[in-house]
Amino acid sequence: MRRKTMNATPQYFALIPAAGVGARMAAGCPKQYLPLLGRPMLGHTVDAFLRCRHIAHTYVVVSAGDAYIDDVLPAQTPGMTVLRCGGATRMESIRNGLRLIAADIDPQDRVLVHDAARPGLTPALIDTLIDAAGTDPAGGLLALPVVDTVKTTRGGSVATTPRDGLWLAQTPQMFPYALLLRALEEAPDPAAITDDASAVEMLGFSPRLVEGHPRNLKVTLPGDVRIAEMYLTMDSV
Ligand SMILES: Nc1ccn([C@@H]2O[C@H](COP(=O)(O)OP(=O)(O)OP(=O)(O)O)[C@@H](O)[C@H]2O)c(=O)n1
Ligand SMILES: C[C@](O)(CO)[C@H](O)COP(=O)(O)O
Repeated sequence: MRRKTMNATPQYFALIPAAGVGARMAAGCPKQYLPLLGRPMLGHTVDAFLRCRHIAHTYVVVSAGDAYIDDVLPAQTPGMTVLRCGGATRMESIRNGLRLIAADIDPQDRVLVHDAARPGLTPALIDTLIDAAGTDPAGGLLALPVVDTVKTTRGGSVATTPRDGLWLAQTPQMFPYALLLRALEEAPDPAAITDDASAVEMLGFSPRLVEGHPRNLKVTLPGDVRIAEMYLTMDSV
């Protein structure tokens, strides 16, 4: 692992939660290990960070009993460390990972949390996020402006919500290490939090939204696998 230094400018670290079971995918293995173009999804995801010049080190959080990771990401892979500290929820996995790397990272270094299930990320998209929000004390995240008309069904009847100002949050979501850890430690109802930015927003911060790309979709349902493969065959953005 990297030695801690006291740098005036932040360094950038990736933390990839990969301890989910993929219940909605309902495949024979956790979805992060499904083959995409013949390579496990997690391999594609980690590769984007290993190829990005901004990233000092990449941490991958898996569950303690993960039986696949050693074949997919050899322990001696330069620039990467596997942490076997996954929790019951995405937020717990991230918080456990942040706690484990405390000795290797300065409070103002930035952590880019990225779903293992978003294999379409590219080094160029990581650069875009860091260039736009890399020194913002509130952090930032990739997101897509909503382009469809938005309907809600809460309360039993269908209604339409104005789409202006609505965004779909992607990952990476990037924050100063100390701020993100505090946000996850202090979140009043961690089970209700679906992304890291919302925990930071609860502390009164306003993370910057940086336009992402559809290729950075979250592979969630069986039909997403072919879409992800299609993007992986296309030129990088
Ligand atoms: N306890 C958990 C749950 C999720 N994740 C990770 O968080 C990311 C986003 O979660 P999601 O897409 O919901 O993955 P799963 O939880 O595996 O899927 P599902 O909700 O369908 O079970 C994934 O990379 C997943 O591996 C995690 O590290 N620890
Ligand atoms: C973090 C996230 O990918 C942003 O869109 C999303 O909220 C994760 O949701 P999931 O239900 O854990 O897949």
